[in-house]
Amino acid sequence: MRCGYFDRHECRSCTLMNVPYADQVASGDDAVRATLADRVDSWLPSATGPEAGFRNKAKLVVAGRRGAPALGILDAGGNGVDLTGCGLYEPGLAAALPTLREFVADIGLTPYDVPTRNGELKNLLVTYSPDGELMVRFVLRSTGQLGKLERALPDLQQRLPNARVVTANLLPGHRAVMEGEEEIVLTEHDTLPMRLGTVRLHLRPASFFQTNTTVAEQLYRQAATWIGELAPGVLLDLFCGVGGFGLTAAGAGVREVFGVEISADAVSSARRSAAELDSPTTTFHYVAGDAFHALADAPSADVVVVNPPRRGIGDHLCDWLEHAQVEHLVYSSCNPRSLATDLDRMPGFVVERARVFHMFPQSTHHEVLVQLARR
Ligand SMILES: C[S@@+](CC[C@H](N)C(=O)[O-])C[C@H]1O[C@@H](n2cnc3c(N)ncnc32)[C@H](O)[C@@H]1O
Repeated sequence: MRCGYFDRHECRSCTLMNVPYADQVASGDDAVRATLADRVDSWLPSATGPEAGFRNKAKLVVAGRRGAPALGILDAGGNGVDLTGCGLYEPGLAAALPTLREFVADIGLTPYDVPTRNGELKNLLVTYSPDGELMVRFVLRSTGQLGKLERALPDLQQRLPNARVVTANLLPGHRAVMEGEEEIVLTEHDTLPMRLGTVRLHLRPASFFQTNTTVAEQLYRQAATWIGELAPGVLLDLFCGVGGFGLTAAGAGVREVFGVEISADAVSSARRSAAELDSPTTTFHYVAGDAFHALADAPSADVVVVNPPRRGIGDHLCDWLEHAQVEHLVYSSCNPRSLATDLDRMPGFVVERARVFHMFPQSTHHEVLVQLARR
């Protein structure tokens, strides 16, 4: 893939830009296998997707000036670099970005200026669903221009009729994060349904969602196949987010899914998606809480699936799994290093098979799914 922003040194985020995709896949597979050497013997062929146009979410810093915003990143000098033409975005998402930039300019939202700490609009976070709908989140410094945004909502919906969810997120102060805690939903709908295979995952504004819809679908399907072969009665889905693993596995004959997730919003999404799923033989229980502490209330499970943040599941949870009556574990990791450390903390389990998912083309990041069984 070629990228003008990369070639002009305006954005160097994609560290593997200009490397042929087949070489990226081969070197990524080698790197993951080397990190997990001595722990995994059996690798399935890796899962791939498109090398461009795969990202379902744009996280754009807003810079420039009132009437002439730039949506993208800040350069070393703190100036805005407009990246609305980034080739990683899904085509429907890419198509919406110039319209959003025009909207911001026309209604006169003032971009936040980092050096002087003036202005209101800090970031734009936009998610695109497989059904072609959008969630658009305006990250504001304060409520100073919220009224302006509220009044312009019909105009935005006319320009982008597929904008199903529009919100204002408040990020006061000067912090190196993309969003704040408070979310004000401006539209009738507050969830963006993400249809993946047999499930519709109701995404709420602040919830995590896998970056690459095409590869995420393959990931959930693979996990469901492995889980289905084990024919478990009870599946424990830890770090379940909006429920992708457990809900997909329901189709593979699981009787009961027990999900744990720290975000209460994600849990209410998972409950809603479960209620909509036509799966009369499976019951679902989703609990908001820390996976490390909620285990006390969890039923004993035949299979546990974990999909933690980059830091992995850590000492405490590895120790619990090592000593619980769990026979099978499915671990989905976006960080092979922390996965390797966690595997070493559970010597009672052996990895039966593994598969790399190329979720993040043009980068050296990869998702890995491993299936473990008690020795
Ligand atoms: C990599 S995401 C996976 C989410 C989900 N499995 C999916 O496929 O979309 C990790 C999830 O762990 C949640 N999380 C982070 N720390 C947690 C904790 N201590 N206990 C429970 N969930 C946590 C995050 O909110 C996030 O939804």
